Order: sequence, then C-alpha cells, then structure tokens
Amino acid sequence: MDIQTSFARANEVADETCANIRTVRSFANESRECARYSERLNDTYKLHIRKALLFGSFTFAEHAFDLVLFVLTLYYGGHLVMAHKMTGGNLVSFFLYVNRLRGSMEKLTIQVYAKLMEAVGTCQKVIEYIDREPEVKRGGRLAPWKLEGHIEFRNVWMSYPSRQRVPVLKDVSFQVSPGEVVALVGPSGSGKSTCVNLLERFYETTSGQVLLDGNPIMAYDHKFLHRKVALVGQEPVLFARSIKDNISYALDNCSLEEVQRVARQANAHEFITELPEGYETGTGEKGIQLSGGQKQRVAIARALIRKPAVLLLDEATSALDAESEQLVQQATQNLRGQTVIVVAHRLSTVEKADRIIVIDKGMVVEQGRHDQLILHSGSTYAISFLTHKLAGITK
Ligand SMILES: Nc1ncnc2c1ncn2[C@@H]1O[C@H](COP(=O)(O)OP(=O)(O)OP(=O)(O)O)[C@@H](O)[C@H]1O
Repeated sequence: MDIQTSFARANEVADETCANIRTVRSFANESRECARYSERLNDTYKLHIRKALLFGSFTFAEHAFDLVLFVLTLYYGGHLVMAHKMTGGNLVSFFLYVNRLRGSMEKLTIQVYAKLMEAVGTCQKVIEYIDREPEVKRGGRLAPWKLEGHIEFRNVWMSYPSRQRVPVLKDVSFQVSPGEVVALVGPSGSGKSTCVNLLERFYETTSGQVLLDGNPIMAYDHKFLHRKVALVGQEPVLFARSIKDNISYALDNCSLEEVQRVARQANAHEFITELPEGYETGTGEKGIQLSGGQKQRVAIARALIRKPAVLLLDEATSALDAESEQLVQQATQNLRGQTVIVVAHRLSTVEKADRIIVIDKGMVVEQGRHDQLILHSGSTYAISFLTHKLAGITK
C-alpha cells in the first residue's frame, strides 16, 4: 500500500511536468523537475529496499527453520531405523511426503498469500476512489421543457472547501432577467468567477440560494443543466481531436451544417476553412495548435451549439492581438437572445452590457448601466473607471 502511494506521488510530478512542459521549458526548470521526480522515486526505491530486506529475512528464517527441521527429522529417523523400529524405505517415503507437503505450503504462503496482499494494497486505492462520494451532489431531476433563463442569487455566502474559514461571497443578492446581458466587474479576486462557478454547479453555497427560473440550481438534472447553461471559460480547454468534434463535444449526431452555422456565429468559420483540413483539422492537446483568439472562438461555437438559455462568459484577461480581440468581441455581441453573464475585463464589453454588477471583496456594491454608474459621483465604479484602477475594465 505504501509503495503504491509513493509511486502515485512520483507519477503526480511526472504528470504535472509533462502537462506543463512549455512553462517548465520557458523557466529552464527541467533539471529541478527531474530532481523533484528523482526525489519522489527515491522514496519508492527506499520502500522497495525495505520490502526486499523483509522478504530476504523471511526467506532466510524459513530456510534455516527448514534445515533445522530436516536435520532433526533425519537424526530421529536414523535413530529409529538403527533401533529397528522403522524401515529405511519408510523413512525415505516420509521424507518424500514431507517435501511435497512443504512445497505446497510454501506456494500457498509465499506465492499466493504475498501476491494476494499486494493485490489487496492496490485494490484498496482503486476502491477508495470508487467509493468516494462527490461533495457536490448530482441527484437533481428537474428538466422542464422550457427554460426562460431567469437567474437569482439570494443571500449567497460561499467559502471554498480548501479554505472554509474564508468567505469569498458575502451575502450576495442579485437577479438577471431572461435575455439580459449582465457584466460582472470588480477587482481581481473579488469573487466574479466564483459566481460563475456556482452557476455551473462546480461548488455549493455555504448558505443562501442560487435559483434558475425560481428553482434551486441543485434541483436540475445534471445533463439538462449543462446543456442549458453553457460556459466559455477564461482559458478554454480544447481536446486533442478535430475542430468539428470539439465544437460538437458531448453531443450526438451533430451535422456539419449545424457546426458551421455556430462557427459562423462565433466568427470562427473563416479561419477554420483556411486551415488545411478545414473542420477536420486537429487542435492538438489542449488546443495547442490554435491561437488564443481562435481557441476562444471555437469555445464560443461549442457553447452556442447547445442553444443554451444562459451563457456564461469569463472574458480572457490575457492580451489577444487586436484583430483576434475584435473578432472575439464581435462573436460575443452576436449572442443576443439568451441570458448572458459575462465576467468582464474590457471596457467595450462593460459599456455594451444591459446592466453592470460591481463586486468588491465578495459583496455586490453597485448595479446599473455604464452611463448611470459613471455619473454617480462617489460610486466605486465611477472612481475606479476614472482612475483606471478597476482591474480589467480599463482596456
Ligand atoms: N478553488 C479555490 N480554492 C480556494 N480559494 C479559491 C479558489 N478559487 C478562487 N479562490 C479564491 O476566491 C477568491 C475569489 O476568486 P475569483 O476567482 O472568484 O475572483 P475573480 O474576481 O474572478 O478574480 P479575477 O478577475 O482575477 O479572475 C480569491 O481570493 C481566490 O483566491
């Protein structure tokens, strides 16, 4: 069991390093990562040595005991033969039987039992994973035929499980009407993405409720919810398959026409058709073969194909080149018809939103349209806007 755990710990380092090889390279940190891996493997090596020593000692003791038993039996048997209480043939037969019995016992103990214990150790880990209860339950069954897209945060308090004592959202309440485009703005770390995480049901609230069309979000069926509430993350992850398969991800029987329709809406069609294999072009692991802006547009198409009632956009904070940024912006402006919540980092997005919700230190401090908030002297939004300090919205 200890060996399996230490081996798993060593593999964690290898996995992490290989998955982030570009970062490792760009910091020229290959040798340190190698050293970290060797260090962890060294723990496994020490455990293997301990196991070998124990096994060696056990085998030595077993053979020594065998030898002593053999000598004693020979001595006593010889004595009985000399005293004519036993024939030589019987003594030899006795030895042959004992040998056979010993061989079988040895197989049973050393080979079967040891292997069984090894398997139990490995299985324990697998069973531990199988038996793990997810903290966020997926038992909801609600799947109405129509979803309007009305969202309400009602007195929501939330702490992440790893930092339960630190509330990230503090009594957050706001509503978003169906079809409304709302921009969440606020300084870095104020809790904007956490609101999105709650709508995606990645975490549960500590208290208060997140309601969708008046029903707690936890009451909805897992598949239904994620079809109706689509997310385009800050750094969207694509899979190592064709662009078409990435756009139609997790959907069955999507026609190429449908994929092309949403790609056009997401401003992605043009660049895709210019690729050597068009929609069949592979994107590489995590979409590495596409640029940041292209990845985002494919991710927008992936969200749109589900015809969601609610679209969650976490705008990229990283700088895209001007053309990509404009194309992504245009794509997001095409998204009328559904409720849109956008974690906004650009002034152009904020200005076009129907309403702006300003979050600061986990609390909603202001709400309103850009032109209303900007005129409100003393408002956090106006001050931050004017002094260009509000994270992200200064672009
Ligand atoms: N998985 C997590 N576990 C623990 N704490 C977290 C986790 N994710 C975020 N936090 C903390 O929660 C707070 C709010 O983070 P959040 O990502 O919601 O901020 P944000 O307003 O979206 O920031 P940004 O604009 O920089 O993306 C931060 O203090 C952050 O450190």
